[in-house]
Amino acid sequence: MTATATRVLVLNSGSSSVKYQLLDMHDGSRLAVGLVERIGEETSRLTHTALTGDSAGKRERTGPIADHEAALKAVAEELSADGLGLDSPELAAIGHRVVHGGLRFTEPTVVDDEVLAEVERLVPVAPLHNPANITGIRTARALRPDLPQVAVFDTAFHTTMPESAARYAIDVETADAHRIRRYGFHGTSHAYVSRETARLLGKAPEDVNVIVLHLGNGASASAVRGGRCVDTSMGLTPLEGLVMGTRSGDIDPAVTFHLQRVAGMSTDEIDVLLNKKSGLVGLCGDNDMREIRRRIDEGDERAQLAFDVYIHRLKKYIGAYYAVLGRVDAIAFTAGVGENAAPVREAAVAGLEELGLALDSALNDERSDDARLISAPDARVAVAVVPTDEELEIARQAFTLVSDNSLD
Ligand SMILES: Nc1ncnc2c1ncn2[C@@H]1O[C@H](COP(=O)(O)OP(=O)(O)O)[C@@H](O)[C@H]1O
Ligand SMILES: CC(=O)OP(=O)(O)O
Ligand SMILES: [Mg+2]
Repeated sequence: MTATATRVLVLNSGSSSVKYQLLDMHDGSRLAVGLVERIGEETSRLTHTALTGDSAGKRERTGPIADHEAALKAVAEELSADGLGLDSPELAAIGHRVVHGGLRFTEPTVVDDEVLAEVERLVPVAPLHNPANITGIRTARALRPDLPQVAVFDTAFHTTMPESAARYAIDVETADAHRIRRYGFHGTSHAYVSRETARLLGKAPEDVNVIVLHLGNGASASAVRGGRCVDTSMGLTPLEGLVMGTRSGDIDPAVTFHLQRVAGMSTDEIDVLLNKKSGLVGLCGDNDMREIRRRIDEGDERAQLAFDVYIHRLKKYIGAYYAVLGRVDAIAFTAGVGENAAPVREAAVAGLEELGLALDSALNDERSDDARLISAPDARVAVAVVPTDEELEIARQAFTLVSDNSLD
């Protein structure tokens, strides 16, 4: 790495989307951001925003983008058009969000063939995510074989969980033979948001206990004691826990035997049912909280039911993690729903005054992109909205790793 190489391109490849940011770690500024949506459909869309130079501004491309490889090539073209192409000598690394790192990857890791093989081995436990992450890494490596590709794992932050939280109460030999345990996901977000929450309170992360509610399309809760994760709602895979856009979250595992024995469904059919046809979409046909709120305002009962089930589960996790932590300093809402849906935040903490939780409804309704407190001034527990920034966190970790390596 040359001394002038201070830029990091971050790729967050999801099952049907790629979010990306080009950052300059010299000052943490963003040079370009974008999103490729609906990959594999006829109506794919690439939204690219250059934040610097003559071509600064937003551009959009629509039309079919067949797969993640095509998506990344389109992203590379957009960056080149701004003079920010992948051939730039200023690029120090490409950082990749990798969802499942198993127990092995507890730190950001420079990807080589052996690392890639291990990420591939974990595909069965992150079938919606790891394949896209792998394609992202392979495509980026083909475009810039000389650059370090750094994987930052969703599971890493959760590796501090005590055995009592990570272990499922099933036969120990079977669990160990198949590495079945709670891994947890969205860790980069939980780490970033819990730290930012401490900062908002004017305290050191070591002195603060936080419940983080990451409510995006995928959703998870975590209990963070003094900066370390002690429990989280996702498990072996990102299916467990909260009600999500298309995933069921917690169910009685016997539902799966029942569907096999009584409804004659195959394992793959049940997998699709629970991962893609459940959650909000299964309950009411929509997975977007904006649409659900709109339907509720029109008196739609299915949308109301979906909302109520979503909130009930969320409340249960707030209560559970309150008990796990014993003392809670703050609850932080983050990601698409957590940052934007005031009615979700209001309903999730309603009736929890005895736990020291109360919102200031004017603050809760205010729109802002900044981290902020929304609790009533006399409430014992702070309630915060903290925009997550997985890309910045991935860039920081990737840059730190390659900078340290270059000093060796
Ligand atoms: N203004 C808004 N009001 C309510 N919900 C919103 C709003 N904007 C986004 N969302 C919700 O956020 C979700 C996407 O969250 P995001 O964190 O971007 O998810 P992911 O990273 O999993 O794709 C959408 O599906 C939608 O439900
Ligand atoms: C792990 C996970 O659920 O990620 P996402 O929310 O991006 O789907
Ligand atoms: Mg997300």
